[in-house]
Amino acid sequence: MVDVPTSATETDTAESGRVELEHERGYVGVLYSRLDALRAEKTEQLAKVRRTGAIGSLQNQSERDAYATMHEDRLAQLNAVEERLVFGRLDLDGAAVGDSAPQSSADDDGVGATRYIGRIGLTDGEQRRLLIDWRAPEAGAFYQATAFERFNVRRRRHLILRGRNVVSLEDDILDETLLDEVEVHQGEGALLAALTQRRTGRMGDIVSTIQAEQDRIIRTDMAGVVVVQGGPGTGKTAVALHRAAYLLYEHRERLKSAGVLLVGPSHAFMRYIERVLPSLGETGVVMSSIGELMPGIDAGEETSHEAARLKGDLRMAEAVKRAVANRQRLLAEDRRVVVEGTSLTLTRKMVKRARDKARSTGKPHNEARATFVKVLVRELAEQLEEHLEESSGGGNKADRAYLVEDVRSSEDVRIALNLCWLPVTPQRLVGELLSKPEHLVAAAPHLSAQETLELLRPVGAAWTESDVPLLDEAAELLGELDASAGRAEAQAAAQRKRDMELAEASVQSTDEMLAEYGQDGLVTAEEVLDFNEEQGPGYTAAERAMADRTWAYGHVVVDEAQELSPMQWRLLMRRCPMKSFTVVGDIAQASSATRATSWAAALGPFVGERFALEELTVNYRTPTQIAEAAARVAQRAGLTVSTPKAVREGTWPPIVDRVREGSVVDAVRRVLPEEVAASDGGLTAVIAPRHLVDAVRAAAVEGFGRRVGTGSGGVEQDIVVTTARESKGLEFDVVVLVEPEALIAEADGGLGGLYVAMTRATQRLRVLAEGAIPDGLEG
Ligand SMILES: Nc1ncnc2c1ncn2[C@@H]1O[C@H](COP(=O)(O)OP(=O)(O)OP(=O)(O)O)[C@@H](O)[C@H]1O
Repeated sequence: MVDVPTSATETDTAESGRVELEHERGYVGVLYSRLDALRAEKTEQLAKVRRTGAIGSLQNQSERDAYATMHEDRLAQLNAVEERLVFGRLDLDGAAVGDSAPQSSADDDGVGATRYIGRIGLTDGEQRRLLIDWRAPEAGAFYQATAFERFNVRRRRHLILRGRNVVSLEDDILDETLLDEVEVHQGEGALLAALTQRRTGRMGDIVSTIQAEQDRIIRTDMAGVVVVQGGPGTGKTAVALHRAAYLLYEHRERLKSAGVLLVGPSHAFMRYIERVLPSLGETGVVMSSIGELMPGIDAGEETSHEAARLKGDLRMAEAVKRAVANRQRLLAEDRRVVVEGTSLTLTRKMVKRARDKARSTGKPHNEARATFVKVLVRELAEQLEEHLEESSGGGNKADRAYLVEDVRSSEDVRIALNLCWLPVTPQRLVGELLSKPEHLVAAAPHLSAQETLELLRPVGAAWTESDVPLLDEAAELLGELDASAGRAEAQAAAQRKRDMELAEASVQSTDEMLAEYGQDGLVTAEEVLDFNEEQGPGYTAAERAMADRTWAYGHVVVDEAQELSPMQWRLLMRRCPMKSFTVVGDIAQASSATRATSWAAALGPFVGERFALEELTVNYRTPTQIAEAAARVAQRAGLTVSTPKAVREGTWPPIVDRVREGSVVDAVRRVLPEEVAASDGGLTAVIAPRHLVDAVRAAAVEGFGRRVGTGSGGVEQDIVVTTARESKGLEFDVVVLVEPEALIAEADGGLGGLYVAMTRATQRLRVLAEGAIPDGLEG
């Protein structure tokens, strides 16, 4: 259907509308043809490279795979931008705006140019720019230009596509003299159209409707820490994701090797956002929930508020340090060890000397152990030598190397040295710290007896999110378990040098061969090597970064950052020594035990005052009626939240049902069909306190069976039963909120959880309460 104006008052513009629409369809057709041609080209190149393996011209299979990966990546990017490839057009000063002939934006000074803005940049065979990447500087005006500050823009046009077809146009005339020259084409507004779409359970990109205040933040310089504070639904997550894509475009070379890490609050949230960056043509970002930041550990929620608070305290870093130092023990008394039938004495003094020497290397525990062992083995070998010389009357000179070997292989010596300085894994150290009272008391004297009890847990208990920074701290202080790791590193460096020489030699022959096949672009030896290395173990750079705890990222994006504990911040700071961060969150939504009370308090210990604070002020998600109710509840409870500016008014005020005590689950059963119907094919969430979630889910399943989802897989379903915590960052057309009083209670009286739950709704909010109704909810 062609969405051109057809009402009586707009009839005059209808014809011109059709002409314009046809013109844009023509141009968009050209762009898709170019996209198809590029895809075909890449597919062909990929096939050729794969075939070369069989021909055998390439040096080895990994090289062939490296080229294949390059082409696959580009092909994946070209495939990812199919939907809404182009979405905007700018007519700049001097442009023949009324002209309906397709134009490209060939002239770089922008004067008289028409620019088409889209997901990627495209050029034609003569390198003329057909489409400008939304992240390019020339595209900035599309998002920033206003009638007051035009940036040479006369007209901004949104092209609304369905599939490959342009179905309507939206014009913003910024140069009012243009009003005399052209017809203005307007529908309900591109932004409003985007906002009123049914939710799908997956976040989409907002690339065609980024607002000026969002765009400014997205394009902020990469250096340093940028904090984006904003109320619910102000687009913080959207901005964070688009900023990651922008930085990857702007600093491609630097970030290609170092990578970008994106951290979110939960599995469910990561699944919710996981498609946004690929849709922007970016696949290399490492995405991790806060519980997955330690490779090999998938930590769950910390349900004890007190334990979370204590483990999040920076003093725990000191406790872990002490726990490691406590693993470097002195002897209670001198100890006899037998080597090859000779009795030697390991004295307390010797152990102390060796420990001092090992500690002075500054190496982590497991690596410094080598020094500890070496010093003592040498001293024991000297003792052994003296004994042997004495017993032989000084006649025989023993070979020192043999003696050292004798000492090293003695069972007695091994036991004695291990007693003093045992290699240990982070899991073991932290596990014992949290399950053995004597370990905890010795390492954390700052804890009261009551606090010590709060922290203690059974041996082998599952890891929680607040354990992760402790494990990371321990890993940092313990180092590699394998004492030969240093040697391995040196060997790897030497190997890389050899590989590099090989790659250089092979690039030449490869180039020649590729030229034969008409391949584009030069490839450096380094590129080949990088790709080979990626290919080696069959992992991408992102996967390698994810598996490597010590990986130093080029940039880190942290979402829902208000929840992080100081220990979690400490871990994240370690992941990016350059301290290049985008931190987004809302202090008022904080609900964890370790929540921040201000950004200065959260970041101060790590960057002092060196962070830039930006604010987002418009709520794009929640309609006014619901947003105001949520803000009222928060304000009456003493939280500082600004009155939201919501983009949409909304159809329904929040509905509050008081129900008989003990009947709230029945109430869910009763109202759910009505609410699902109201969602009109969209998403419905039932957000319940933790202790009621199972019962509520069972009630929902009775009525809706397999349509009901839960946990991180829940976002696939159209009815989701979840906790306030799991709903963080998500959104649904309809929200049924169960027992608000209990949501407050489970957050230790904090209002953040309730505030989060109320602001997840894009259309309708229904509250079911058998207990007290929070002040402000009903007006
Ligand atoms: N410029 C925009 N154009 C279209 N949609 C937008 C825009 N900005 C935000 N949105 C939409 O508004 C909704 C809320 O955005 P987002 O989840 O990023 O907000 P948030 O500030 O992170 O929210 P919260 O803190 O409550 O989780 C999303 O559906 C997002 O796609």
